[in-house]
Amino acid sequence: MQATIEVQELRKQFGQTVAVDGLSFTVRPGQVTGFVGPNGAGKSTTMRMLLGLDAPDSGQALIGGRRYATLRRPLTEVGALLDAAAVHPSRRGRDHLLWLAHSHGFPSARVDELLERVGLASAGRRRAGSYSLGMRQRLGIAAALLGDPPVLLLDEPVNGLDPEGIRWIRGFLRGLAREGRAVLVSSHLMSELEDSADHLVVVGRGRLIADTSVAELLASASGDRVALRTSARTEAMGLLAREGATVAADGPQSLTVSGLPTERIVALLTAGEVPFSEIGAHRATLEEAYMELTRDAAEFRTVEARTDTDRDTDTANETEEARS
Ligand SMILES: Nc1ncnc2c1ncn2[C@@H]1O[C@H](COP(=O)(O)OP(=O)(O)OP(=O)(O)O)[C@@H](O)[C@H]1O
Repeated sequence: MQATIEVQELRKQFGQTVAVDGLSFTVRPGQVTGFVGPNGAGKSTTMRMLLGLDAPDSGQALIGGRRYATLRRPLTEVGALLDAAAVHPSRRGRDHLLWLAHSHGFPSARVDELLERVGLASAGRRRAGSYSLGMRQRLGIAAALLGDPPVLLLDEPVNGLDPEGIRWIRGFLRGLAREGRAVLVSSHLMSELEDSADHLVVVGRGRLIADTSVAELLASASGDRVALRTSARTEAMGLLAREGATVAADGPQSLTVSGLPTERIVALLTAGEVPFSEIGAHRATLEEAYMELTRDAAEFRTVEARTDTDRDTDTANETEEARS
């Protein structure tokens, strides 16, 4: 089987809500692909359609070129973590996996091997009800890996993890991709995918906003900007702006400058006797790149995400209308 996930012109509506709206993308083997978008963007619905749990209104959701319902041995073809809480609390972690393993003819040794691999070897005989969210995520990942599938779908696996858990899962996901698997990981926070995703599929309101490698996204967001530190921020901003640069203050002593090369900035500040240090090419963070990417996508903004400025403007407009 090819280790791929293909979504083609996928659409799903619940009543008046269009959850997925003509979405197309491909997840390739050997990579961690981040599936990013705010709450309600349609990520879980897309994953559910890939796993045959929701039926598309139109379009296709394929694992290794086939619909889930037609897979002969699903656990050996795709592993999924949709809801880490979906484990019976009185069942021991190891028993939960044994039940799943035996129902598919996998040996008990496979369960112990996986408990070891996800760091639950010593907790396997404890009841799942006593597990932290992080431990349940690990148990869910072990369940997804039981059949050694080439394709993995993980819905918000970082959610609720502590910093140690986040570090663990990032390394673990990279390891799964290095083994040649296609790994699709959803998150509503771009920062959660920092250091683990190679590729990103960004969605908003059920539609595709970007399908890009992380490296390309960061390079385009970093642009030709230069970052520097200065104890004379106002003077530096005025001087560089007069020379045609666009200058943004990132902090009390840090500026990001675009429109002028580093050498010219150094020459101008030196000639103007404006103190500065730590000057160099600006490297955008994934979060900055994400903000830039979604800035112009008006339909991407949710009602909750509206700023106070919007509300103030609306109120001002309403007051104006009331007056006239
Ligand atoms: N079974 C359902 N019935 C009605 N509406 C639904 C159903 N499932 C999802 N929706 C709606 O579809 C939209 C997309 O939801 P979905 O859960 O796929 O988004 P998401 O990107 O996974 O968000 P989250 O991070 O909150 O899970 C939302 O408006 C949601 O309320």
